Amino acid sequence: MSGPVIVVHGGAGSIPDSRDQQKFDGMCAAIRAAHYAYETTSSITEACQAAVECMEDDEAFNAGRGSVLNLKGEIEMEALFMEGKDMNAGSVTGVKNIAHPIALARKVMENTPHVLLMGQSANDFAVKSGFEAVPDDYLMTSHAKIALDNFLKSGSQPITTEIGQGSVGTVGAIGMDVNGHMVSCTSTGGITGKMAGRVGDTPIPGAGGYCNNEVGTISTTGHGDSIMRYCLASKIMHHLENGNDPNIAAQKACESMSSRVGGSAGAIVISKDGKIGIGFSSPKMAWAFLENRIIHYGIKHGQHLTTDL
Ligand SMILES: NC(=O)C[C@H](N)C(=O)O
Repeated sequence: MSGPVIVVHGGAGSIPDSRDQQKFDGMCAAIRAAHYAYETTSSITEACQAAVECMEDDEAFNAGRGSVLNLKGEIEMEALFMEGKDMNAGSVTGVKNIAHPIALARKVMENTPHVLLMGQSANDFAVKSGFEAVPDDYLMTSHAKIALDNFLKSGSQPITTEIGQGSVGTVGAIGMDVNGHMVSCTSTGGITGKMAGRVGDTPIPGAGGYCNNEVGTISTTGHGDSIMRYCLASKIMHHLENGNDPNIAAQKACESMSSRVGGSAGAIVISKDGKIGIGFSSPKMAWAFLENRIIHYGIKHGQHLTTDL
């Protein structure tokens, strides 16, 4: 392999066509950030973190700034960082007032004996780790407020549909370096109208993501309560272990999840031989990857666009 493999997603669900271009722009920026980080550090860990941080800063996505609101009108964010050489993992849930939950998940992975820290304790750990607090005003966008208002008026259950604007858009980045070392990163605000304290799939290894150099790396998105019940990332790993092509592994697992437990989902995958897989049972999933200095991207089933790095 001549270079690293880097794939990102910007969320699965029902996304109005008017939002497509923002997602494309944000994902292409994330791929460029990852490429720059890799060129300057030769680290796939830095590259994937840079991609996710770029999307956490972009209010077109439901992660970091732009995160959706729970029933109390608050932001509670979640993230998972995982490395494939020893399946080390770090994650956070229910964190508030930080710009980059993915960076905090990495600190949990590298600097604690644990996998998952929650709520105020995760925020206390952020302070100890030198993270600056950011105000609610920075994280909370008008899109997220409109989405909660529309959700409350509709009286429906929290799902991954853009009710109004801003509900979909969990972000993920997966990568493999030239030595076959793999990383998986996922970050989200969850789903609009979730109960306060609800934990979704994103921070759970085997659901929101997984990474094992001997098999592959995965980041998922979609209806988290369904993804957890189905252990979506773990199912995709099984399909890879059974020799399935990563595209088939991702598509098959998302469709089986939808027919078995309901909800819809999407996943990005890299297998240990560097092949990329993209699959979703939702109407749309924003995805992008880099190959030979060309960015490939799309959001609808069957769509495949390209642009220069
Ligand atoms: N859009 C998403 O991917 C939402 C996320 N999986 C959750 O349910 O928390």
